[in-house]
Amino acid sequence: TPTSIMVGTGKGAENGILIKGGEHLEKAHALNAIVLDKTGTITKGEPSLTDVITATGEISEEELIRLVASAERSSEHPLGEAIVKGAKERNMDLVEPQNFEAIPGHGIVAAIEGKALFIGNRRLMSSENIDISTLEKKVDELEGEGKTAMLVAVDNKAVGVVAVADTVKETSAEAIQALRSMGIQVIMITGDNRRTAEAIAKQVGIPPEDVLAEVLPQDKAREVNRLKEKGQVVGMVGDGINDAPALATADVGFAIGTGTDVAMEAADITLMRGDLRGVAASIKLSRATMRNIKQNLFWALIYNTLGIPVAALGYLSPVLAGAAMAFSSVSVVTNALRLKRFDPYRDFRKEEKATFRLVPEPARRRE
Ligand SMILES: Nc1ncnc2c1ncn2[C@@H]1O[C@H](COP(=O)(O)OP(=O)(O)OP(=O)(O)O)[C@@H](O)[C@H]1O
Ligand SMILES: [Cu+]
Repeated sequence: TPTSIMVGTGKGAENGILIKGGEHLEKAHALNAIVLDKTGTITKGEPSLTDVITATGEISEEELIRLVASAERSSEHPLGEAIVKGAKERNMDLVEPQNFEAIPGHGIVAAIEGKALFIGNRRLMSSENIDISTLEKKVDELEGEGKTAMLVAVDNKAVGVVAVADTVKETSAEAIQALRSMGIQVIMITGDNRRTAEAIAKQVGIPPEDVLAEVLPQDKAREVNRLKEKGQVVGMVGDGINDAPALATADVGFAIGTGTDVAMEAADITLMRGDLRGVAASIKLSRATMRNIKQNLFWALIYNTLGIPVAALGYLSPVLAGAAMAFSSVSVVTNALRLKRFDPYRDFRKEEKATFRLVPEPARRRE
């Protein structure tokens, strides 16, 4: 019934849920697994530099920040931006790297003042055969706090660690709780290391077994596919360029409206409010729409099953038959219009009244 879909899609738009086509609204009711990107989706995606640790005697803290931030100047990664911002706040003079290369899912390599710099995760250090044993304990500790710790090596020697922290969105925990209570499995996916990922997951109520960590950017789509192959109907929620293939692979892709244009193009539904409650609201709207369609089918069936025998027995005058048919379509439309009163955010509003929080926040765009 196109009327119900039309009303449902309009209802979505009214609530900041932009649906690219009726079929996506239809499909969303069946979702039973939702994969959430960590950075920028569960968290705010505004990381800041929190810790600078030097291996004893190797280098001063100032020099470490200066070198690392100079290298990260060429990086477009949010982690790099956070480090540069942190250095600027400390009034450091940065230099231009002579050479720069980003290694997706690992970190960066740069040449600065004749020194070779490697900045990144354990995987990067081990692929370069750099011994990190003196710093490992510190890294574990930072990760346990939910921070992203990046190891720094100068000329193949580990000299320090810089850590960056991001905070979870205020609405993430309640949205994830709502999804779980709707019978949907909620999974976190991230390129970040397992310890950090689990610490963040814990803050929003996702158990460790539902955390997919250390997933390379190009492998996110494959993880979504793997769930689909297990028979799950999978939704993917993301904000970044590297989420785009996974968004396209999922049965329904949701883009965070404050994220990148690339993610929005790849997604089926864009959440203008920029938070995860929109995912639960979308699925509720989809379920209400499908219910509405079934009701319409039911009424159409009733009219027909009553009408046909009556007509066959010759009791149905043409006038009456016409009237019944008209009434049947009117009742379908009226029922579809009932959907107009549906509020996909109702349950969240209830809770908000209790906590005096204002809703909805207008979406803020990030470039
Ligand atoms: N510019 C960079 N500087 C230092 N380390 C980096 C940089 N880019 C990536 N890394 C390292 O590689 C890891 C994986 O990066 P990736 O971009 O795949 O995921 P992420 O941004 O950490 O998380 P998410 O997948 O949630 O967005 C990072 O956690 C970090 O340790
Ligand atoms: Cu992200």
